[in-house]
Amino acid sequence: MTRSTYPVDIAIIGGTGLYSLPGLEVMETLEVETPWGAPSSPITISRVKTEGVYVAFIARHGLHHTLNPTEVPYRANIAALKHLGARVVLSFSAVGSLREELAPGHFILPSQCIDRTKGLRPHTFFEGGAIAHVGFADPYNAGKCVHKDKTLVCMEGPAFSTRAESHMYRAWGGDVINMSGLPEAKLAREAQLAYQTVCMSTDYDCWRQGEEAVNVTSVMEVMKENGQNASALVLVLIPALAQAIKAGDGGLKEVEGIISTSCLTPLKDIPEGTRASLHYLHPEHF
Ligand SMILES: CSC[C@H]1O[C@H](OP(=O)(O)O)[C@H](O)[C@@H]1O
Ligand SMILES: Nc1ncnc2[nH]cnc12
Repeated sequence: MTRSTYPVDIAIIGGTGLYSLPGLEVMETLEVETPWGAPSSPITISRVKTEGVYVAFIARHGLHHTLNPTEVPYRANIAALKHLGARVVLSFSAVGSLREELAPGHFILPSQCIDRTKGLRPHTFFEGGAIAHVGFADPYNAGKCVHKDKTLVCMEGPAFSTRAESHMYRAWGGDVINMSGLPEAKLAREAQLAYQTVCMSTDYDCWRQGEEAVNVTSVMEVMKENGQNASALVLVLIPALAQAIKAGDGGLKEVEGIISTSCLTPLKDIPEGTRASLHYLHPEHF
């Protein structure tokens, strides 16, 4: 069970094209093991001198992009960040746009999501004799942004959508699409972490008539610039997040303590192994 030498407050999960945070001074790099296995990458702990806060960073698909969206160890990632002390998670994701106005290069904060994953990814910490049902009606804990209150569709992948699917998601009210938004957001809620995904539009998927469909080359082309913008955005957001943590705002009031009202299984009836795993996540409760 790894601890950081530093008191971590904020966690950042980098997605496609964002494998490190160049603007931050790395203090240590941790190889972590959790009851749910090892996270996607070593976790770097960086100091933000001006704010006196420490930021943990994980590369979701591994440092060299070796994990596909189905293979990402979402539970280990969230559990490790929680165990290190994080209270707020900011996650970055390259997304396809399902709307004309969400052009490649734009950043979007979704407030809703539609789960189109296929049950292949472990998606809860509460199993094996400890059952909890957390509220997930409002999956994100956002602030303000140019494009907010949008709906993210999370598909299984790794192949991109067909044109028929892309049109269907638009008809459902989807605004952006990715492959790794879930179960990350659900697990963050179960870990009592305030969580927000920052979606970086890279393409128009394949719904536009007469236009070439999304492909990895075009995504990575746009991500070069998006990656730089994401790093800059992190530096701008850290003071606000640090402030929110101090004040107990930023969604913390909504998520901290929810396990005590969501867990149905009496402590005495939870098998010892399950309780030990959940203790890693919520030492105050299990
Ligand atoms: C290379 S495009 C598909 C890939 O990009 C997104 O990754 P992430 O969310 O980690 O930035 C999307 O979810 C897919 O995994
Ligand atoms: N069009 C798309 N579909 C799914 N995930 C994506 N990530 C980036 N673009 C995407």
